[in-house]
This record gives sequence, C-alpha cells and structure tokens, in this order.
Amino acid sequence: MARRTMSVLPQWSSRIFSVELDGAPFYFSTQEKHRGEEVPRVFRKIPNYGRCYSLLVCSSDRIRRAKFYGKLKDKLLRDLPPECHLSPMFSFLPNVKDSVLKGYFLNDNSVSSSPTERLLRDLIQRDPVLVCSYLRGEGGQLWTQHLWSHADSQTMEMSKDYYVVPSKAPEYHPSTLNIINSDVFYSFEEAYEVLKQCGDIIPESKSVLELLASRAEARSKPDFPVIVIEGLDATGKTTLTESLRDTLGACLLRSPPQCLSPMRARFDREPPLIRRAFYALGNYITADQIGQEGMKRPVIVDRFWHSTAAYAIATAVSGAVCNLPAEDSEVYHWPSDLLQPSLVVLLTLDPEERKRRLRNRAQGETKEEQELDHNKLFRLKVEKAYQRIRGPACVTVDASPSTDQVLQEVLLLIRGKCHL
Ligand SMILES: Nc1ncnc2c1ncn2[C@@H]1O[C@H](COP(=O)(O)OP(=O)(O)OP(=O)(O)O)[C@@H](O)[C@H]1O
Ligand SMILES: Nc1ccn([C@@H]2O[C@H](COP(=O)(O)O)[C@@H](O)[C@H]2O)c(=O)n1
Repeated sequence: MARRTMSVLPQWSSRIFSVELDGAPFYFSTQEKHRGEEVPRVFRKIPNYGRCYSLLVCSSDRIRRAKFYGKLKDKLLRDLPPECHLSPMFSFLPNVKDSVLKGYFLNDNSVSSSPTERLLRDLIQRDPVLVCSYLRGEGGQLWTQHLWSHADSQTMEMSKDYYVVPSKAPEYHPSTLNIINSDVFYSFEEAYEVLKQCGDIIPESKSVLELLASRAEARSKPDFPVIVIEGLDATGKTTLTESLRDTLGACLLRSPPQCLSPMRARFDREPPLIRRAFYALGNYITADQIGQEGMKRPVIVDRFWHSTAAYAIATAVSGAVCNLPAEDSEVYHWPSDLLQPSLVVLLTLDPEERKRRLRNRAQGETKEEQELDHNKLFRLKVEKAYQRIRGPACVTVDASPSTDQVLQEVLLLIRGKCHL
C-alpha cells in the first residue's frame, strides 16, 4: 500500500519542504541515511511535548486540488484542538516548474494525540491530501518523516522513513514555481480550459463560456490608439479615464467588461486558479470590444492585463518583495494572443494619500483591496509586478497632483506616443 502512495509522488526524497513562520521560510529535505546533519531549525522550535505533521494537497485534478486547498485551512482551524498551530507549507522539486504541492505544517501541543490523528486519518481517507508525521529521536537530536499510507490509514502503516535535514534556500522561491497557467494565463485556450473544467461545479462558468462562444473573429490591429490606465484602487483611474474619454472623444471600456458583472462576485469567492482564469477571459472579451471600437475612434481602457497579472503574481508569491520572480522572468510576458495597447499608463500614489481618497469615497472594497490597505507588503508586490510586465511595459505617472494636472500629463504622453 505504501508503494501506491509513493507512486503518486515520484522523487519524494528529492523534494524540499518549506515551512513559513511569520512570513519567513524554513527549508528542510529528507534523506535515507543520517550523516550527522543538524536538526532543521523549524524542528528545533518544537517544544519537547509537541508533535508535528505536514499536510500536502495532492491530486491530479487541478480543480479539485484548488477547491480543496481553499477549504482546508478553514476546516483545520475549525476542527483541530486549539493547541494546534498551523503554518503554510510547500513541498517542491528545487527550481522545477509546476512541482509545488501546497499545504500546512501542523504543530500539535495538545495533551493527547488522538483527536488530531483521528482528524488526519479521516482526511487522507476522503480528501486529496498526503499526511506525514514527524517523530523525534531520543534526545531530540534526530527527526524522521513518515509518509502515511492512504489505504491502510487505520493502522497508519508507514512508507519508508526518512531523516529530516536542513536544506539551503532554492534559487527560485517555491511560491513562484506554479504561477504559469495556475495564477497567470498566457493564452485564451489555457484560461478557457479552466472554466470548461468547472462547468459542472460552478454554473456561472457556463454563462461565461456562452459569452465567449459569441466572440467576434480576431480583427486586425485597431486603426485608432488604445490607451490603458492602470493602478491600485483609488489612484484616480475612473476620474482620469472619464476625462480622457471626454477630451479625446474616445470610447471608454473596462476589464472585466460590463457583461461579466453578474458573475464576478461568484468568481471572486473561488480559489486563485478559477478566479484568475475568469479575469483572464474578461480581458479577451474587452479586447474584442477594443477591436471593434478602435476602428472608429480612440479607446481608453480602465484596467487590462497588467492588473490581472500583477494582482495574481502578488497574491501567489508569499513573503518578501524579493521573492517575486526576477525582472527578466517569463512570468511578466504579455500573452501572445492578446491585443497589445498602444500605451499603458500606471497611476501611482503615496499610500497615505490613497487611503485618504479611499476614506473620502467610502465605497465597499473587495477583499483584495482591503488587503492592499492592511498589508504593505502585498501593495509593494502588486506595484513591483505592474512595473515588471513587458510587451507593452507601463509608463508610470504620479497621480498626486490635481485631476487636471494628471489629465494634462497623460495627454502629453498620449500625444507623444500615439500622435493624437
Ligand atoms: N488627482 C486627484 N486629486 C484628488 N482626488 C482625486 C484625484 N483623482 C481622483 N480623486 C478622487 O479619489 C477618489 C478615487 O478616484 P477614482 O474613483 O477615480 O479611483 P479609481 O482608481 O478608479 O478607483 P477604483 O479602482 O477603486 O475604482 C475619488 O473620490 C476621486 O474623486
Ligand atoms: N483586468 C482586471 C481587472 C481587475 N482584476 C481584479 O479585480 C480587482 C480590482 O478590480 P476593481 O474593479 O475593484 O478595480 C483586483 O483584485 C484584481 O485582482 C483583474 O484581475 N483583472
């Protein structure tokens, strides 16, 4: 039975595990023989009476994996004894794309191990999750990892035991390895496939697919300039795009487009794989609208692919800004089948002024926007990702002057770049 579990995960012993404590990663790996290595730091922090486990979500069905991972934390927080502490965890093959399994590291300090182990046994029988327990050797000088078998969970028959040993930080932060086609989509087909797979579980997917079925044939490049205005919320995009529309006699479009509004709230509650595919497809609908309107007059677009990619990357990458993929990473490349605007302007604003504008406006914020307010790190990552996207790259404009000054500055840029 243990062999069956291992076949789910080839190269188990080549995997690195990372546990995030207060946003900082602690790495360890496993090996058959112990050669006098130190105990990994994350285990040195476990009190003498503490027990630890790892839970990694693992299924060949990516929708099931995404849905279950989204629910797992709530379930654990609800059902585990209060003395259990959960930390985000990854298991990955160093620098290998798409090799990441996500889950949690569990430190159980409750008196009895029974309630936690009963819950974990239950989980591996019903859900796509791999559980390992970690056993402390005498004197706490050694720890071993035991991968629980799926099938014989009653007796917890173990697969081969491995020693845990410290591991160096990999070149690429593990949270960056699965971004492509899980968080950011680089073609219509890839995003479309995700929503197609959700048809049975999310009825709204069918409505989106129906809208996409009536997409206009791909057109040639619009005759008129296409100008995208990007920026965090309350940086002045609506104000500026409306003024540009009036000044230039342009058509104003947005992404996601109006026709997706009835489905948006539902997709905002879905895990990143599904939510991001929805926004990616929204860009293609907007692109079709741009294609039509751009033959008649200039087009101004309120958010487009920069927003989709920047928010997705910033959410996917955990920890510090330096964990973002490097500037030359393919993660920041524009999808080859998506219309390229003539100019992308990124409005930036001092955080305090942005907060002041948000307070004055006092509208409902999405969860992600509240996160921007509370989490400085997230905001910095979104801004950095915006600035790294290429093909086209964005031109940054300081949005703190008066509305008219910002308008004049952007008009100058448009006239310089687009000959309007
Ligand atoms: N240059 C400016 N100076 C002062 N206030 C501004 C300026 N531009 C916009 N505002 C005000 O800031 C608030 C946010 O502006 P706006 O709604 O245009 O931002 P937004 O980027 O479209 O936000 P969201 O993405 O959340 O829709 C509004 O109350 C608006 O009147
Ligand atoms: N092209 C887009 C536009 C938006 N998003 C996501 O929506 C949120 C912000 O939208 P607002 O309408 O409130 O400005 C933000 O959380 C983005 O994740 C997107 O992905 N792509």
